[in-house]
Amino acid sequence: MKFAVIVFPGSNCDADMYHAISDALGAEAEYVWHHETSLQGFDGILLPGGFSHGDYLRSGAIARFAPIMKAVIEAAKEGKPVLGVCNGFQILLEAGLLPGAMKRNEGLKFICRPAVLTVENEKTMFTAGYEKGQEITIPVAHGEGNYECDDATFNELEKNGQIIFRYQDNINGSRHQIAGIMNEAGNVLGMMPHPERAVEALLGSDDGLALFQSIVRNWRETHVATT
Ligand SMILES: NC(=O)CC[C@H](N)C(=O)O
Repeated sequence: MKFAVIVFPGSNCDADMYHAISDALGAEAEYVWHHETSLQGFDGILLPGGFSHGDYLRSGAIARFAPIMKAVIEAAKEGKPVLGVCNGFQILLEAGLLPGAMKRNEGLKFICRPAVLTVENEKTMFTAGYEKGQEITIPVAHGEGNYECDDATFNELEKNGQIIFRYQDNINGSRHQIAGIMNEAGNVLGMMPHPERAVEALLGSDDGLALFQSIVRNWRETHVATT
């Protein structure tokens, strides 16, 4: 399985994502610059964290117009796994691949620390390696992670099992402590915490590794014929 790590001007977690995929997970990864227009040959798409275009206007608001985003939307429509972490999540929201929006953190401070998350839905291609209700420790690092959506959207997310991760403590003011959501089709996940920074014990936690392993396992089950 081959992953694309999309790089925007201002991305700063692209190398962490690349390391998580190629060294911790042992899969193939390649950087793809935002000016590219094709994602042919890639099986999974990763939008890493950072400050694309300096977070000007709103985080992700400029990046979503990057030439590569047409290909990201196309890949999402084709059912390929698309994971947006932190700024990647913000870009997915701005691109309309996920519902809702991000506000500045309650308290208006940048938060950078490990956070305990609860796995709300383990029946997805991203979370099959976890158990329902499992508590995992994944670092957060954001200033604009206060997830907001209207009542109708929230009810839909809840009803369809699209809320994937919740913060144990409401660290940033997010509606119902939402830390990560998925699209209805189940192949696009956005999350503010950084699983790529929690893939080996040396980093303080390896709780993020199962997320990447789940994606690969699902891909193998659906794409690799067994005899
Ligand atoms: N680590 C990141 O991706 C930072 C996300 C974003 N630019 C924010 O501060 O909200």
